Amino acid sequence: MDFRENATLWDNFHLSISQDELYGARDPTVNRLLQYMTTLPISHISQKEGGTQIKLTIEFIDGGRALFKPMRHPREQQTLKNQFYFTDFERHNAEIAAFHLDRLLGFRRAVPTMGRTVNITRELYMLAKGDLLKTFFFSPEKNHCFHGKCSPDMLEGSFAVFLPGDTEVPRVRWRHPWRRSYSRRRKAQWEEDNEYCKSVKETHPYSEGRRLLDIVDMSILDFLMGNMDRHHYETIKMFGNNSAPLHLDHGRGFGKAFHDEVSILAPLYQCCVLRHSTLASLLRFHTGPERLSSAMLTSMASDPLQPVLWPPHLAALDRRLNIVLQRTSIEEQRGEPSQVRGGQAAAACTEVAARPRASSNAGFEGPFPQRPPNLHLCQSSTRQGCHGAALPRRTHTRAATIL
Ligand SMILES: Nc1ncnc2c1ncn2[C@@H]1O[C@H](COP(=O)(O)OP(=O)(O)OP(=O)(O)O)[C@@H](O)[C@H]1O
Ligand SMILES: [Mn+2]
Repeated sequence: MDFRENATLWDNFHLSISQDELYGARDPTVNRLLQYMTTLPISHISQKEGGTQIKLTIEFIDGGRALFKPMRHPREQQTLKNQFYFTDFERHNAEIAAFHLDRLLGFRRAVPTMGRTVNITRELYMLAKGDLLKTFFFSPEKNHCFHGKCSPDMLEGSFAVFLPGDTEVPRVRWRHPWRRSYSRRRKAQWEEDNEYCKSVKETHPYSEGRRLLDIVDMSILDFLMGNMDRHHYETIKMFGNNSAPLHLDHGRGFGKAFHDEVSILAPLYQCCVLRHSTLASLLRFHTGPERLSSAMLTSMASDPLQPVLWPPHLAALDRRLNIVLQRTSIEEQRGEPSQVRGGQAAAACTEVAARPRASSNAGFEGPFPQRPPNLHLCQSSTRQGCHGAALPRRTHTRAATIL
């Protein structure tokens, strides 16, 4: 393989990053880069500071870089019942699956990520220096160990293509408005206040432009994979406030395959807004012919660590997609809103024709295969927004908007 020829793939990826997305829908660079990374020799490794779990910055022989998160647990290991979302272990396969899910939903805001097996001795230990070197030890069998995993076993990990350096292309870090409390006792305001979105909508940068719709998109992505760990998000500074947030850090997704954490959808059911192109993607997987689970399987089939997901997580995707549509009530008019688990009432909806608005949709206009004759949009018979009340059929107080 000629590394000089391929070296431009890294540049191509960086050059493709725009205000609206990290890469284009039809850009072949991402797949090529992922394929290329599967065998590319590693030349340097160092520990990446920050965060709670071990991650390495990987440098390849052509100068390309990736963020490596090692496998900690087998795929089928579920989040423990008494584990809080913020103490849950991270999963390398969740990082890989999240990239594919984000891409299939048409967001293209997650960093291209693939899985690869590395040889602990040859590809990590031999390249480690300083403090990182001290984290290696020998097992009684005289095998090299790295964070609990010992060679000669190979170590699986996720490799996420590096974004441009933070000094050349600075990013802005934002506190997520629907951040959880990260306390074992306290609840966040949004969990108790049905009017919460009203104040968010009045606050910069959610009061104008695309950002609130992006937060709703992110909540749908997170709900589908069960990720409750969205405390902050980042944007690229030079693109300004009307740019797409990056979908980073999905290590805590795909933890519980048999529980659907509907509260992750709070931005959707409390604000009652949804981007038209997102709705189109969801409907496409809902009406078929291909379900989300099967599209995910196909997309992830080329990953060296396939099968990336434990099958119950695939089934969960289809089940949760229906739940998202029920929350938006796109599916069909139902008399009663279904109850959200945990006693919270769901968003209720009424019939409104969809009016796609190009302006707020710029750059994310997906194909809309078959516009449903009537979209049932989220609304409430109380004055509490879409959230919090059991509603009679066809009330018309406030219709949430598909933008
Ligand atoms: N592909 C990437 N390229 C460059 N920087 C990245 C990339 N992915 C993540 N980062 C940076 O590294 C930081 C840590 O990554 P990440 O959040 O995935 O790790 P973490 O251990 O889960 O952190 P935390 O415990 O803070 O949630 C991120 O805030 C981000 O700024
Ligand atoms: Mn994290």
